[in-house]
Formats: sequence, structure tokens, C-alpha cells
Amino acid sequence: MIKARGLARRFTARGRTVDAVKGVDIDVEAGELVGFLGPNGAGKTTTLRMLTTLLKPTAGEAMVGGVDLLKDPLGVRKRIGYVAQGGGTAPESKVGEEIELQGRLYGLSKADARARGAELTGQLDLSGLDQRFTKTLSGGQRRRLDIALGLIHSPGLIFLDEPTTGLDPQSRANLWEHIRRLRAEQGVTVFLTTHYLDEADSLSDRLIVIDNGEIVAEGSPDALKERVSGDGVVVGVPRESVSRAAEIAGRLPGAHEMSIVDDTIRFRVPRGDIAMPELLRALDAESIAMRSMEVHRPTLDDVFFVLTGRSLRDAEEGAQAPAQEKEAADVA
Ligand SMILES: Nc1ncnc2c1ncn2[C@@H]1O[C@H](COP(=O)(O)OP(=O)(O)OP(=O)(O)O)[C@@H](O)[C@H]1O
Repeated sequence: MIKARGLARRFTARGRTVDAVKGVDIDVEAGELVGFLGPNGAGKTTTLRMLTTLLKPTAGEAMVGGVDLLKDPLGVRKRIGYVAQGGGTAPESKVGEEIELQGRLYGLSKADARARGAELTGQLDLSGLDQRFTKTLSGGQRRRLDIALGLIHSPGLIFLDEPTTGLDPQSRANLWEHIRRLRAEQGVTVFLTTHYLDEADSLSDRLIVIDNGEIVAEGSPDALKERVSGDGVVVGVPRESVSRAAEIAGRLPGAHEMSIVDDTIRFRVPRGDIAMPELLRALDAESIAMRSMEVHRPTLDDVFFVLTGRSLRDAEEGAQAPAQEKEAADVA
């Protein structure tokens, strides 16, 4: 469904050059649900906009939906759906009007647009809302409407850019359920960007992880987590005892990746459940009180840390706001 080779995009704004995407290879098979994970500013949206013909690559090539991206962008557009960050519905339009208009834009007859709209609104829990102004919809309903609009022309492949950003946890989980069902019922291939670890973990068959414009890993969430060896342990002790406690923890069999921040020690061990009582006893013997303790199975954040030396959360905080550039000339 997607086969991209060396896809790259450089922006030049106010004399500053940003290599937003540095020559990525992406392969997505028909029917897959692939998550494109990375911190803010990693290059997710730029990659997505290239794959959906909205931005010309500076280098590289791609086949999208079986069509050459550079030679036949219009052909690509016909075969894909794209739901941008924040969507694109007009607040003063009614739901039914938006669906019909979108269908007509893709060359469907009025009757076909309505029939397809009814099918999609049924599947996306939007039935009975035809006469509602889109501005009166809840955040979750609006995102589902955006997805319905993206699927109106029955594309084989849909791109979703940060589909659940801004939604509350319950609406996010609900939208995940809808995305899974759409894939099952419509057989559509889904490529979505996210910076939410839980979303990437629970929704994707396969993940492609991007950082600083480069792909740093790919695989199923479980396969990626297997790369992290052992359980993560976080222990809080009184600040004056932290160095001594870290020394003791460092003697636990297989302890590695030790770090100390303030009064907290972090490390990994092969089996957290075995190591913890041992550590507790050893600290007790030296009269060091353990203030808090947490053991966790490897998470995607641990994976990101192993790959990049940074936590995904820290990477988010350090991300810069995008410099703006006039892009009219870039649109394919
Ligand atoms: N139009 C532009 N002009 C200049 N730099 C840009 C432009 N668009 C993006 N960038 C830069 O390219 C890099 C990648 O941005 P991009 O929006 O693709 O990241 P992202 O992973 O989608 O982040 P987010 O999750 O915040 O959407 C960033 O450094 C950004 O500042």
C-alpha cells in the first residue's frame, strides 16, 4: 500500500535550514494498521503530507496505493483518504451537508453520497445527527465525522494525523474502537501518526518510530518492547542516602542502566519481582528507608529511551515550535 524510499524534506525559512525528514523508507502492507510514533517536531506530519501529495518531497520516491506519488499525485489522491490534525469541517455547516458535499467533490452522485454517508455514519455512531451544525458536535463526534469524510470515496488507505489529540480519555478509547472496527469492516489500511504511547501501543499492529527526521525502529509494539532487557525499577530514598542506595542497588544481579535524579534511583533488572525484596532487605540492613518503589514491565517509552537516550516525554518538552514558511509553491 505504501512503499517509500529515501523520502526527504528540507525547509528553508528565514535563512535557517531544517531537515524535517531525512530520507525515510516506509513499507505498509494492505490491511495493516500502522502507527507512526515520535515526539513533537520529529517529522511525522511532514512525512504524512508528502505521502498524501500535499507537500513535495525534496528527495526520494514513493508508491502510495499502487500509484507513483511524483508522477501521478492526482491518482494517489483518488485512492487515499486524509484526515488532517484538527480536521476540516466548516462550523456553520450541517453534518449531512458536509457529507454530501464531500461525496460530490469526489464525483459521487447525490444519491450515492447519501447512501455512503449513511453507511459510514452508522458505523461511526453518528446516525441521526444529519441536521446538526458541526460546531455543536462533541470533540469525539467531530473527529468521527472527519474520519467519515475521509472515507466517503471508499479509499483503500486512510491517513490519520494525530486522530485523538484534544480528546478526553474516554473519547480517545472510543475512537480507537471505531478505527479498529473500520479496518475490520471496510478492510481499509490505516496509517496514523501519534505521540501518545498508549495509543501507539494499543492500536497499532506495527509501529514505525521516528525521531529527528529519521526512522529509529519499527516492529510490533510487543517486539519493540522485547528489545528492552528486563523490568524498570524506580526507587525513592532520602536524598542523603541516594548514592549509597544506588551502590547497593547496583550490586543486584543483572542491574543495569542505573541513573540518579535527586532522590530517585532508576535501573533495570531481569526480574523486578525477585530483585525488590532483595533490595529492601539490603537497604534495611543499612537503615536506609525506602520511600517509594515502582516496578514496571518495559514500555514504549523505555524503548524510545534505549534507542535515543531520551525519554519520549522529555523529547516532547524539548521540541521547538515550527518555524513558518510560505508553502503555496510546495503544494503538488
Ligand atoms: N513549514 C515549515 N517551515 C519550516 N520548518 C518546518 C515547517 N514545517 C515543519 N517544520 C519543521 O520540521 C520539523 C518536523 O515537523 P513536523 O510538523 O513534521 O513534526 P511532527 O512530528 O509532525 O510534530 P507534531 O507532533 O508537533 O505535529 C520540525 O522541526 C518543524 O519545526
